[in-house]
Amino acid sequence: MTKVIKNGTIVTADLTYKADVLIDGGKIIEIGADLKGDEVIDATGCYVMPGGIDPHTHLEMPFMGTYSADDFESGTRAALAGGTTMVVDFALPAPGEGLLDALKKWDNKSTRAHCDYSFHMAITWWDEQVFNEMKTVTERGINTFKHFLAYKGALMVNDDELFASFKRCAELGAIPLVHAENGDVVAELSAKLLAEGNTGPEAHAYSRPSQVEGEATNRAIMIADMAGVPLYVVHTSCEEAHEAIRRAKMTGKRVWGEPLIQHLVLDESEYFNQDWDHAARRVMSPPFRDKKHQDSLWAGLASGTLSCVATDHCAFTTEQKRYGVGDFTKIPNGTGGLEDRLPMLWTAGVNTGRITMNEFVAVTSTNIAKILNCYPKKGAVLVGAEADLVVWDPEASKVISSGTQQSAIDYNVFEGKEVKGLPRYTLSRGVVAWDEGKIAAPEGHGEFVARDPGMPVTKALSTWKELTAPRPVQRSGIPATGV
Ligand SMILES: NC(=O)NCCC(=O)O
Ligand SMILES: [Zn+2]
Ligand SMILES: [Zn+2]
Repeated sequence: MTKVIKNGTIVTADLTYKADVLIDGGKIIEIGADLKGDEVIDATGCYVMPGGIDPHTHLEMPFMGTYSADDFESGTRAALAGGTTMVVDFALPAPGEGLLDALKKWDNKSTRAHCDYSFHMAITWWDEQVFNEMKTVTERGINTFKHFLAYKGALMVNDDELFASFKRCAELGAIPLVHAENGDVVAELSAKLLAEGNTGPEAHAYSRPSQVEGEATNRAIMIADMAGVPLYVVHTSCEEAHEAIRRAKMTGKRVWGEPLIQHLVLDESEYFNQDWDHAARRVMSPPFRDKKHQDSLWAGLASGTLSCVATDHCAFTTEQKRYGVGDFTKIPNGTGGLEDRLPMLWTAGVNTGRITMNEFVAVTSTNIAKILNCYPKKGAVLVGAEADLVVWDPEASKVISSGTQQSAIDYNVFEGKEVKGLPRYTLSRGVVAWDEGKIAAPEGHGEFVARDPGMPVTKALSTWKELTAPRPVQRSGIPATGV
């Protein structure tokens, strides 16, 4: 049975044009005028765009003594409701746990997904087993490995481990990701703040100034360069980190930065709210920053020095956040955003003229699919691509409210914000999965998206590094030793 999306305007990362889209067997089979299909999806007044890809989520993740509250069921429901058709979640081995054991857990959890998903693998410790299992992980279709430079005593890796893992990524043709905050400095600042009686959620922000992010971003970039591997920097939140990425790009290094929708639209004043719960609900790492940093991130998206917009969706209930009453270091770090990323970015970015519609598609979908190596299967409106599409109504609006959201938590960090621009339909491999306000794809509809290593950019960088590697100077004569 074929489906046709009629009367819409297609918006991709580089083109805007009127055409119908014909779908069969979960794929786009034709794009053109006056197409006919067994079922018609009306896109009058709407844009037809590639479904969003969120490259950074933590669903049902064990973290800080608890589990993030949205699992693959509620998390992917939230994704579809917001026009996102694929999430990339982090398989997270506990320190000492094998990568393949962690992967089994993520395989089990993800069977409940409503939309497609893929995994990054986290490197939380280092030895020969990890080194060996990284290869098996890439053979399973995971070509990205995440490293935490923060969370000392838990997930943090040291520079020697980072360098070893980056070199292994280079050998495997994989891309390392980094959470760039200096964990040693954060630990010391946190202890000092607590000792001085700074116990509230605002101290979380004091403990993680932008310098800790700028330093760690630059360090990770330089270590990646020495290891001969590209680098993807997650949740880039400040000018110092953006500056390091910009500088690296301008000197030919292959580095990508990923701002979060939260950092683009929410600022540090949230932490000074009189209500402890309000502030604690917004505790995440890196913390929200001031307008100067936000302007830098927006400029990065417009200029292309920053590449993707993610959510880092890692949602905790108010009850979970209260583990940290009296000690801000025990507030589980993380916020939600899966349902809100596209509407918020459209509202704050496209409707204001900060970015174009095509740039919107690039940073929410196409760039991500290209970097993670699943383009044009995902992230494209092209014949042969999977029909992961969003029919976007630029006139539809709503006020964000936890009362009507899909996420399992009891609040929303964007509560009360009005968004204009919403999905009318979200299609997942041709199935209408969000149908005018209702979830229509069943639990378990989502499939794993395998992503091979050896992308063109990793190959190009290896070639360049091999060509420019240090070599002994061939000398015609060598002086005798002095003895
Ligand atoms: N970002 C955050 O605060 N929580 C999720 C884990 C991480 O990405 O650091
Ligand atoms: Zn992180
Ligand atoms: Zn994260």
